[in-house]
Amino acid sequence: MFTFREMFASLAPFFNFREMLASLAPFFTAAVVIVLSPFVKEHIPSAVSDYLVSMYEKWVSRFSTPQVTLVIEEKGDLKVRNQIYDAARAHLRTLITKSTKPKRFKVSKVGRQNESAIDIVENEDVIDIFEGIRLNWKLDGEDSDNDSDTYFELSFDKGFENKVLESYIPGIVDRYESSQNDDNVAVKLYSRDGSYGDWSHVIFKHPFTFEKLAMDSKQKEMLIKDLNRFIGRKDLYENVGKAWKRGYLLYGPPGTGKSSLIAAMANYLKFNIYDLKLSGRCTDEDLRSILLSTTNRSILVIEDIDCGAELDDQRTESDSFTLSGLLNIIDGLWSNCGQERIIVLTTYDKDKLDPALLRPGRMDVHVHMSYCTIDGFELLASNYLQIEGDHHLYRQIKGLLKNVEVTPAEIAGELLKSGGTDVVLRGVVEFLEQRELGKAKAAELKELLKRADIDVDAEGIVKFLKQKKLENVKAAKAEQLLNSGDTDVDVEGLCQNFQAKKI
Ligand SMILES: Nc1ncnc2c1ncn2[C@@H]1O[C@H](COP(=O)(O)OP(=O)(O)OP(=O)(O)O)[C@@H](O)[C@H]1O
Repeated sequence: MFTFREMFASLAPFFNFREMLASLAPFFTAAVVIVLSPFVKEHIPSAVSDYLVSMYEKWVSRFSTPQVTLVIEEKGDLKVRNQIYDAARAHLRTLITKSTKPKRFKVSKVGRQNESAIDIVENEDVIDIFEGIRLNWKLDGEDSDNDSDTYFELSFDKGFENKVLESYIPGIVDRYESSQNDDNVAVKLYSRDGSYGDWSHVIFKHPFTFEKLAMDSKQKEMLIKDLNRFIGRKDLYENVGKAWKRGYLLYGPPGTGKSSLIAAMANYLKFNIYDLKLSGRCTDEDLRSILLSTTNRSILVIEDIDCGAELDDQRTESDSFTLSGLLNIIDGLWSNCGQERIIVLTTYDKDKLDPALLRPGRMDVHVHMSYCTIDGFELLASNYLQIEGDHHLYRQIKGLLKNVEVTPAEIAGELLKSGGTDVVLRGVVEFLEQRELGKAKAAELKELLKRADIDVDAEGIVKFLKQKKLENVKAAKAEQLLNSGDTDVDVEGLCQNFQAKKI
């Protein structure tokens, strides 16, 4: 014969007692509502109804364990992204994709993505079970105008705080971090809207690799070795107490492949790119939070560093960022947050930069991106036209390349034109010949200006354009235009103009 207790114990695995009680709760609630309804209240003494209510509350509290709720904000007090929030979001996406779906969830598919993506929605409970602990996640504040109001609430039974804080959450964060470092994970390109905007990202699909990059082969080899040494030196950086970061300065005219080199570095290392456009509205404070909101294993890129804003320390910190603010980002205290960080600055003319910025420890490696060399041309021709070995037009092209300055971007533009290999290469010859002609014309212009006793040369013209507050890059393009054979320069008119300006 079974006792009642034994019978109950044998049935226990099949019933969740608390759930059973939870399902009975509506009946008890109904009982209390009846007791408290005005009609019943009129007919039973208040002492009796109070007693029934307190009994009900006691009964309910016997079976319900107090809950603890953790709040995980998207952005903390420093207004920078909270990694636990990002990790939690990724965990919940995987959870609802792989296991039971909540009652409401989002589904979307963008562009050429192979599969549709599932995501959680606001105010919807998502249940996770970890080592028998029931964890209730809820997203809130996503519809708010202020994105620092978005947060997760994670509720669970009191008493499991340590387990959740010491095992569950760290596990989620670890999985998130290693998924970000996974070789198969696509590289992301982050950019920001305005100085206060948040980083938003797209999948970086730039197929550039070092093999495709036309640059001095020794320099390329040195760079790859340097990157390998950098990522393999975690212990060394730790032992000597240095931040695990490295700065690269890429300098050279527009179109010589600075952006392409950054793409090759990111694809090689599988590091995300943070593309920072510095504007005068960005303050030192902004720079600090920008740095804090980037993740490990990333490349922070500041292109055309000489054009973003006049860098000097005369400006006050509240106006816009200062040189010392930037130096702080690069090697000051703030740069010690995080690991495996690369900073890349690009410029047209490195002589324009403050020497303080170029010091080793700040910009550790300086890479000169030059005009197209003969080797560079051969590599581009092999990339674009799949020419292996020699071609009968190469001799002529190589001869012309020795005399003129053309960027790899210009050669790439020619090689992309339609037609068979011979037609395209003949196009390259014509292009280079025109450039050679342009060079002669520019020399002639210089000579005429000199003869007209105008103390200005080609560089002087560029200087004039700069005085007119044209940006450096634009001025470089103007210089290129003046040098190009396509420019039909009215030399006399130009002379008169300069005389009038008394340059
Ligand atoms: N060194 C190079 N090797 C191979 N392709 C190159 C190289 N330089 C330029 N290109 C080609 O020209 C295009 C433009 O070059 P890229 O934007 O990398 O130059 P850049 O120096 O960064 O120019 P800018 O300073 O104007 O941004 C590239 O997409 C690539 O196709």
